[in-house]
Amino acid sequence: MSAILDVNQLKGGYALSQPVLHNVSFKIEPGELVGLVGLNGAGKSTTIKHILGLLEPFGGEIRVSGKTIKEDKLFYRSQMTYIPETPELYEQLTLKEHLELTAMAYQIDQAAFENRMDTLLKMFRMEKRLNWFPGHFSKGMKQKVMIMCAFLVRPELYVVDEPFVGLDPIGIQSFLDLMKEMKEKGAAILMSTHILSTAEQYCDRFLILHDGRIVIQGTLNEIKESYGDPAATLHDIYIAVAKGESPWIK
Ligand SMILES: Nc1ncnc2c1ncn2[C@@H]1O[C@H](COP(=O)(O)OP(=O)(O)OP(=O)(O)O)[C@@H](O)[C@H]1O
Repeated sequence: MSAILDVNQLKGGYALSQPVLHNVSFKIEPGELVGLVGLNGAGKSTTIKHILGLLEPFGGEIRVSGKTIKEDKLFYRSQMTYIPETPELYEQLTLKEHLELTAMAYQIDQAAFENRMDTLLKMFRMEKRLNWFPGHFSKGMKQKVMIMCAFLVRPELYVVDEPFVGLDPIGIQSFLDLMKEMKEKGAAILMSTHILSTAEQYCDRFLILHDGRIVIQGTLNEIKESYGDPAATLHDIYIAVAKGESPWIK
């Protein structure tokens, strides 16, 4: 099976003289949900910005469905949707127009659009808000608009930045159910989060990032084994990494 996302020896950041990421390598196969965890400033958002093509690697490369952004920008971008931590909406467009614009950008046919839109509106209890403008939405509602746009597309790859903060419990459950469904259909998902208890329950594998380097990656069991304590939680391991008490970096 070939990886949907292949990050190979990525060196990157904001200034060539001061790289933030150092030889970051990982892959995500179809049907995998991978958790990207690390302290504030570890490099999670920078990794995501590189994957989205907003920053150019200083070294190494990123392939999505086999291609780099340089090889085919349109194809590369069409393969993924992104759910940002902070919702970014068009003030002049209603919820319905946001969904229509997304469907147009990703060339989704009308029948599929209507079908998916109805399901998403029900899941996120937004049926009555279809003609509302973002100015009238709460923060959680704005986040739901971004989530609905991302799932409307059904791309190969979902890139998700800290999705749980701001969503109500039903919103969180709907989001988790959707991720599970898309994974089962073969999508790859990269999710950055600080909510380790939820990540532990839902992610198939983890990447632990510290100071711009992946210190360990694998399933929770593989990480625990490497850590040397089968009873440790992801939280325990994360704290140990942060305090320099892990076997990987001291
Ligand atoms: N726009 C920027 N210009 C220069 N340096 C930046 C910029 N954004 C982030 N950095 C630096 O890059 C490093 C990694 O930051 P990044 O935002 O990727 O961390 P993060 O893991 O996403 O943190 P958080 O959990 O706080 O969101 C930090 O040292 C930060 O100061």
